[in-house]
Amino acid sequence: MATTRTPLMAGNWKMNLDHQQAISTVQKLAWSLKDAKHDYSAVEVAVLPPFTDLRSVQTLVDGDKLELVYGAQDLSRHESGAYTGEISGAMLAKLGCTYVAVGHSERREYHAETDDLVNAKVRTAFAHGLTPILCVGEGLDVRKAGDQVPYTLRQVEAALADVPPEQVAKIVIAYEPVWAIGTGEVATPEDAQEVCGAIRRVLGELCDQTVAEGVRVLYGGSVKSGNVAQIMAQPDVDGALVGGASLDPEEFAKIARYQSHVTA
Ligand SMILES: O=C(CO)COP(=O)(O)O
Repeated sequence: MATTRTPLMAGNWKMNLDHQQAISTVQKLAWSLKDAKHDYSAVEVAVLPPFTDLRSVQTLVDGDKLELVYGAQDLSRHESGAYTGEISGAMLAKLGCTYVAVGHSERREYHAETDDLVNAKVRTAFAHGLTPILCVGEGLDVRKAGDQVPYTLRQVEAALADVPPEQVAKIVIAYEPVWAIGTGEVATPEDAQEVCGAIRRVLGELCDQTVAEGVRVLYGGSVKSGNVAQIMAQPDVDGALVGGASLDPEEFAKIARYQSHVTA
């Protein structure tokens, strides 16, 4: 029986756009999608702005009854208290966040996030009703050694330790090979499929086939409107986590409407 997974296009703004720029970017994105009569139930569209933009985005989305959803780029593993500079899952839930990225390679690399911390953050996100977008993927050395599949699967297994199957069923996993992030060097559709397919297989082993078939696995790394359709044509790729190209609302709207490139 074929499982239908609603594709997700998520824009990770990283440390770009202040709250005023966030408002105009989300407005332009929503207008572009409205002009194109975008069906949000066919392709879900999300933005992950910096923390300081979230309240403005929430007000705009609520006020204009926009169908796009939003989330944060990180959260604290802690509930509350003396953790200067941290943002809790409860705070994000209160701001209406649907998603939170966890374990992005830039957090792993520049903020020394370990697999244990990523696992704790995944569990904290679920505890607050947020959907983690768990980011995994290998660096160039690992890719050159041909170890991308076992390396990435180890990250997935570590991040999902002690996460019950009913929560795993709701997670989104983004395969982002580090060598393809912000470099213009996009993985080939076959590269993306190899690892995304392996992630789905390991979900079947960790949980069961139904869970594995339902989880959305995204690809991320230099996705643009010109390459998204080929990547989305792969059977185990259910969307994209888009960095640079998501800062341009028209371009991101085109990415979300990748099917119109296929059928046009
Ligand atoms: O890191 C990414 C999304 O999380 C990918 O970034 P780019 O699309 O800029 O390569």
